[in-house]
Amino acid sequence: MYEQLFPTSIWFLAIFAASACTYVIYQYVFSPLASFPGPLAAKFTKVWRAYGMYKGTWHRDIVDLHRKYGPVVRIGPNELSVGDPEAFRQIYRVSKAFPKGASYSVVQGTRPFDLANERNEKIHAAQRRLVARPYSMESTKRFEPQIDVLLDTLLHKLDDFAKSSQIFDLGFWIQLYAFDVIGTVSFSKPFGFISSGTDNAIFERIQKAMDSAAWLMHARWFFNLHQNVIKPIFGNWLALNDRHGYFFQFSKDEVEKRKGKPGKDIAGQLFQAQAAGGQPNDLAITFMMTTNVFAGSDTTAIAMRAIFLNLLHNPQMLKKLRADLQEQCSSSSGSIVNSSEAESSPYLQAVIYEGLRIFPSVAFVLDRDVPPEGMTIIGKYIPGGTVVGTSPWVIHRVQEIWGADADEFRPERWLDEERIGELRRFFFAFGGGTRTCIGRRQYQGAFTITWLEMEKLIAALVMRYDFELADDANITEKCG
Ligand code: HEM
Repeated sequence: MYEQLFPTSIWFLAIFAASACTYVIYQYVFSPLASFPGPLAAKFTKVWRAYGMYKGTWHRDIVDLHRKYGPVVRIGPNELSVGDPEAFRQIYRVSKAFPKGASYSVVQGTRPFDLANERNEKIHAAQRRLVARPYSMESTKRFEPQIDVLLDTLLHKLDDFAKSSQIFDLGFWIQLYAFDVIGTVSFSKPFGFISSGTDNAIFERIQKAMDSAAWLMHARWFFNLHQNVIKPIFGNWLALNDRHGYFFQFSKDEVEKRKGKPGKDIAGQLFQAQAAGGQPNDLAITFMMTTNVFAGSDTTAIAMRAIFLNLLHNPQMLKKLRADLQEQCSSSSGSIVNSSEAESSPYLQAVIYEGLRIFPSVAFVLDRDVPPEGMTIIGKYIPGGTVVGTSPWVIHRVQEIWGADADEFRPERWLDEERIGELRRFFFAFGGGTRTCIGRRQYQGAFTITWLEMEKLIAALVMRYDFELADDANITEKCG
């Protein structure tokens, strides 16, 4: 009888409208996250966050949102961005770590060995134990002579620009250097980018893959639809697939060429471990090398470019850095400063920390799942299963930690002996807890790959050249 009154389509519409209203009322009024402020659309749909990432301005937008809404912002129906220092320390603690959120599974795809994106903490811990040694401080020291060779080649190239006072894109050459360093430490073989002066369009490829990962991490349903339906019929439309396609193949070729040859590079050391104990297998080594190329080159290049840009905007700091380097690095021959001298320049160390604080290379919110027992943030209970996380851009600009000048590039803040311990606790450029970057800075004079390559490059360039920003310099910021 009801069907006679209204056609079936009207019934469908009515049921859809009632369900939508119930969902909206639930999210707005009854959800455990209802009391947290945030943009209206974010309360109802994950599309808001995916679009926010797609735009490429997330790094600035998320800071503005915290300035508008306060220390905790609702950025999805079940997701909170956290800028509260206490909650931050709980989320990224080392013991009983919060596991990575579901957004990482998009980047992991079907890879059984993916250190950066593995969500299971036990599997991650076992995999990290297998591969950690070649990334340690002791191993990294062995790479220094090879990095010196690369630096020497770079300086010869840049000398040509300097001699003719030619305007050039320093950022581009920094990228070439960062990629060649990864080739050298991974396979004892630079990719030849510095010597050829070209990247074979690989930067653009990585950037497109990163851009696409950034929004797809929050549109899993679309990613799965693409992988299972669209791709088999119409072919690949997503640049993210380059991570498992082009970059995996790139690394596989290098790993195959590398196998069976002696050498203390990372691949070589992993093969040695394999010979001794059967693990990691060839596939795991290839996955690790893909991560090196994908996660280790662009990140370091962004950091070094940001440091130079800030120095160029602050010529008095550039001058101070040069003076400090000249004093501390007197025994290094020519411009290539050895790492122990670079480590002893307090101002150089402060400049690097500050560059990574003010412009962290990784800008997205590092999602973690709240464990089943829940947690409390600013006095409010958050149930297990909620996704919480912090972006380095947010925690690095909290005035309660960094002071009223948190938005300014001021390396001197890292020279304050009384405050340095506290500042380092909130230094999040390399992530935190059990999932800190494997190529990161360690404390008390120890360094790993990324710090070594940065301090050597910055010291060499600052000691050898005078720089200034070109009048028509085209500086763009895009975050992926
Ligand atoms: C300035 C340079 C770098 C920055 C800013 C950086 C940043 C980060 C951040 C923020 C994370 C944690 C991501 C998360 O929790 O989701 C991470 C993890 C990681 N990074 Fe880096 N990274 C840098 C250089 C490198 C280099 C040079 C390598 C390799 C040679 C590398 C390899 C990795 C790996 C394998 C992980 C995953 C670690 C794990 O979960 O156990 N990164 N990095």
